[in-house]
Amino acid sequence: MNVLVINAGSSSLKYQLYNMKTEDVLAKGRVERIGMDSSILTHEVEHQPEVREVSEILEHTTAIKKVLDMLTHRKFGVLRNIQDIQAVGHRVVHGGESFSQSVLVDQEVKLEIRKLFDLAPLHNPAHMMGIVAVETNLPDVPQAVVFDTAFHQSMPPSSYLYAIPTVLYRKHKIRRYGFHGTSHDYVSKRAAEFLGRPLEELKIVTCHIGNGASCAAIMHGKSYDTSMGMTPLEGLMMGTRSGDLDPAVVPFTINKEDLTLNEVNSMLNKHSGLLAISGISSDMREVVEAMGEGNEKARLAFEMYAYRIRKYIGSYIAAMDGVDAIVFTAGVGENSDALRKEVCKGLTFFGVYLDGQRNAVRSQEPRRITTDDSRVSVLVVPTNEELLIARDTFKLVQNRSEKKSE
Ligand SMILES: Nc1ncnc2c1ncn2[C@@H]1O[C@H](COP(=O)(O)OP(=O)(O)O)[C@@H](O)[C@H]1O
Ligand SMILES: CC(=O)OP(=O)(O)O
Ligand SMILES: [Mg+2]
Repeated sequence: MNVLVINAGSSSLKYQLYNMKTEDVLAKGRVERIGMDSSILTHEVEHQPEVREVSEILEHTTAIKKVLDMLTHRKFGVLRNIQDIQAVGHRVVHGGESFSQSVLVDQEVKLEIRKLFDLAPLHNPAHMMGIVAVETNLPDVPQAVVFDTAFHQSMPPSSYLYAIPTVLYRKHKIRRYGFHGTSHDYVSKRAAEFLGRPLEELKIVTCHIGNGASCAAIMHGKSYDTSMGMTPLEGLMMGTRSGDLDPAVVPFTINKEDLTLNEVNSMLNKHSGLLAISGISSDMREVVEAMGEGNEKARLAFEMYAYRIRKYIGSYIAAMDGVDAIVFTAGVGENSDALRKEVCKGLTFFGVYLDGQRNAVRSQEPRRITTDDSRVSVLVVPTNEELLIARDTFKLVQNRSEKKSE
């Protein structure tokens, strides 16, 4: 079975086509600048040069059509025709309390995702456009949705409630949900495999440090707490997001700077974090480079970013009354040995000792970066959210076919 995985954003759409027999990626790519002039489709097939096509793509239905044309293209394609796609899996950021696992798309599921637009205005409407675009282009193909929040539905109320009047939770579902669940789930399982121990016995802190960043306390295979909250703004300092701050900053800033609520929201989501403190970039590579050239603001941004991660790791060790492994993943977590070193240098009290040489190794495989006598193992485990989405989609579609034939 071939499964197409889609991660639709408001102006972009990423895709990967999997052959589920081998779990090989047959092709992958992205459409950027949807709805703007000169949209770009970038398409990659292993061992072949990347293809870039510039055209006008005004909405997601056209974007999907272009992707399908590319996948079946005489020269650049990997499929004879679009009937060779047997299922489509979507990343959906917010599943609220309605979804604790992946599901096949039907009218009811679409309605639930629409109800959650309020809670994830940047993400869920875009995902819905992706789902509808696939329906239009591939009307008979089953679709599944895999939620960032689902894995964290196991959190206890003491982790997910805010200490505000509970009527707000009852009326509006204001609570902490957590995100990047697909990644935290995937890397914690890979970590247990790597350690050769049952996941059910382990206490793990996973650190997904990419553009968006979050830590999770994974106790015996289940999410016990995580740093993102009702939206992906809470918790760690990120590329452009502030992470935790005193909520009183919001009304205070509105008054002092004569800003609107929307402007403050945009400031906290798009103009804060690494970008604001370094004054250089939201990209950790550029911040590290500037720091190497002696830029003090870049150093402060880097230190603050690492300090937050260290504080969350420490608090999750306390929350779980111990830890067996700490896992780094995603763009920064997998690639920046400087960041991992900065985070771990304050964890020696817990028995965490990094090995400089191991930390510097670059690889696509899970690896240990602590010394042999370090009490806690620190691992780098490359994440693969798309593979998990493809697997869930495959399983759901297979189960449905089995039920039908019974
Ligand atoms: N070699 C590297 N050193 C430091 N940071 C890196 C490196 N490679 C990638 N990154 C960081 O990874 C981030 C992207 O992470 P990623 O997980 O791909 O994010 P997303 O999926 O949210 O777009 C970039 O913003 C960049 O800062
Ligand atoms: C939920 C979230 O923050 O996603 P991303 O890391 O893709 O921005
Ligand atoms: Mg990501």
